[in-house]
Amino acid sequence: MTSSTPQPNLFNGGEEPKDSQPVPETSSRAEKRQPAKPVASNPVKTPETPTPPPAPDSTYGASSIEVLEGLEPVRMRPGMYIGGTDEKALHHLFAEVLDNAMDEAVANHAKAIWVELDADGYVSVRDDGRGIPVDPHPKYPGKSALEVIMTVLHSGGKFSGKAYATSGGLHGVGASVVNALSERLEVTAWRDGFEWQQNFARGHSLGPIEQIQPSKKRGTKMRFLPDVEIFGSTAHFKPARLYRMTKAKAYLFRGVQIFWKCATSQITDQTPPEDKFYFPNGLADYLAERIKGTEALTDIFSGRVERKDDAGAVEWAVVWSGAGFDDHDSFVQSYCNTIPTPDGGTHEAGLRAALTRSLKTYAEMTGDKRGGLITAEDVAAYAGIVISVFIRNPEFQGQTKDRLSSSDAARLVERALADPFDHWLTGSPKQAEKLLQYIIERAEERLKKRKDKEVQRASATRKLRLPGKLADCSRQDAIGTELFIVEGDSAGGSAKQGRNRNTQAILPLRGKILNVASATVDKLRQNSELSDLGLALGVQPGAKFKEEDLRYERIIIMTDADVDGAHIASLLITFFYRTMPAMVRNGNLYLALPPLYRLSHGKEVHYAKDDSHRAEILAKHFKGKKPEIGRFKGLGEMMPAQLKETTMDPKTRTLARVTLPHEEEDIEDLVETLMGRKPELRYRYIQDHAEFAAEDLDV
Ligand SMILES: Nc1ncnc2c1ncn2[C@@H]1O[C@H](COP(=O)(O)OP(=O)(O)OP(=O)(O)O)[C@@H](O)[C@H]1O
Repeated sequence: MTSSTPQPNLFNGGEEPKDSQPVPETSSRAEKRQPAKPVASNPVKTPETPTPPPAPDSTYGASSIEVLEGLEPVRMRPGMYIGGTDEKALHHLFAEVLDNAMDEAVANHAKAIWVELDADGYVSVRDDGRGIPVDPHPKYPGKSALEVIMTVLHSGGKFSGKAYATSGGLHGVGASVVNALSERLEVTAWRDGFEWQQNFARGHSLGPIEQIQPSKKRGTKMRFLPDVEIFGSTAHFKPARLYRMTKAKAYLFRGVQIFWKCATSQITDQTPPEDKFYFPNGLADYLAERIKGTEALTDIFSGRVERKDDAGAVEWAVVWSGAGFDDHDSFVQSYCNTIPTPDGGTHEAGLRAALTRSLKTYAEMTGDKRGGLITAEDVAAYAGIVISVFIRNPEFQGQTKDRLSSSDAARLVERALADPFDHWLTGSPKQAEKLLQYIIERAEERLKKRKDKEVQRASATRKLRLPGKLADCSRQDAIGTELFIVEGDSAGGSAKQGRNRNTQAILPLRGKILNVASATVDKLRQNSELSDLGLALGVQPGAKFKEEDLRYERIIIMTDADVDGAHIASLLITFFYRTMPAMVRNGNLYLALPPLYRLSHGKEVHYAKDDSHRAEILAKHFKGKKPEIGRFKGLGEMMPAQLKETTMDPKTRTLARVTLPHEEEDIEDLVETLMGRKPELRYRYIQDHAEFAAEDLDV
């Protein structure tokens, strides 16, 4: 599960606070409530006495309010900082350290980086940049700047843009988070004519910074071993994964050479023990290697534009293939300040817009009227795209920076690509013509499919018996339509009012559905909630699911952002996985991501999806202010307009797509373990994976 999927609120163990219990009356209170006068034989009804206020809870006072000091919060809640404690999170530690070295390179202070995985499991990253400052920090007497960087959250040189222009680092927490989550971490800095060293364990320094020896070298080295207490005793760095991450970085900045070394005892696969990465043609080199062996329809269109006004830089490489790449029809890889953004964002949108506009203009120029049919979807359908932007003050979603949200990135990319792509098209008319015809064919194919579906859905709708609870959408064609499966009737009511009637249908579910993984076939057949669900999706009772029957393009599970909601969502995912796996495999199933908090101050309102997002918003939008913070108890509590804005409207919401890992046997085992009938399997799994059990579902 991605870090953005609905998760229990970790701060209170996922539990809503219990309502206070009525307090038993004490005798003295009971006495006071006696009527003052003797009761008359025909008593007049006196107004009801209000329930006494709950007695003060003497155990809940100032002493119950804990303040986590230093790096303690990171060790208590690692998920907030690195998205979990699984293998991905473990390797994220390495990414944080490598990103710091890359930032030195991108700022033109370092030319080389050395990455080493040692025999004892430590990984080290060294650069020949300026070296972390070691002089005493003015705000923390007795501590070097290096120690402050390593032990104080939100300390760093990347806030003002003076020491770094376009950096991947933003929040000033990466190095201290790695330190907090490492059993041991050693920092060496070479600067001011000396070699300096300071060592740490689990976020604490093991002694003051030491001047080791005079040295003419420059740079920084961080060597660390992730903490078994956090990641478990079997967790360790995977050479192939580190190698891939390291190599990918080198493509992103042509001004850097990266040297790779790995102790042979660590190598369990094809990873080479030594390598050097240097790619003078940057992303074009990467794309050429990535598509080696596939039949390309066009040459690679690549380039780099640096804005003179210091507003940033863009580098890209795009190629179209007639037959798709490996097992994918298309792919997009995007980066901002060398940080991968797997969930895309504004830079990707800007690129698609630029390519589409130029192709349409080219079609117009050559008199091809069908150019009007082309959409960004057709342009990207059989393309391999790599895009990297360098901008000041980028805005991401979350500390793991998976999606770029800066709107200036879209403008920057769109402007940067417009002229070069126009020139590329007019520069080789034969190739441009081939590409244009190919993309127009894709557009026509898309429209034909849409028509076919329109007919199918119209006739299917006429024949189908639909469940009474379903508020269907009015569009006949399945393309562009969505079914929201909503927890509870009251949330269903808000959703009905907040939806777009044309494209969004609502099906409210009452409570938890039957657990498909442990129910008998007979029980399944008799279950009306499940057969309603099947009917709404287009599956006739007793019939097997066929992909073309699907009545909506997206099926969106919308449950409360709490433990119960997560449970209902997992039951539904299991149901879909078991009864219509093709639908899940095709990527039609999504999770809505309702916010957990509303933060407001005057007219400024922001919504946060979880605690880390809340902390981010507080730091970014409400510095020095005291906003009102409300926690939504459930979807039903939201006003229809709020639900629309935060969770349903495609322009403003975020959805998480449910995906399946490649090895189907793994997921079959996992479903059986988590949802099946044997509690002992589940118990063992939970013991092994603690609170992040759901992550392996790769949702
Ligand atoms: N290899 C390095 N060379 C020079 N300075 C460094 C290096 N690594 C870290 N620093 C300094 O330490 C500061 C803190 O680093 P840290 O990784 O904690 O945060 P960040 O990179 O500023 O932001 P983020 O938390 O988003 O990664 C950096 O801003 C930089 O000033």
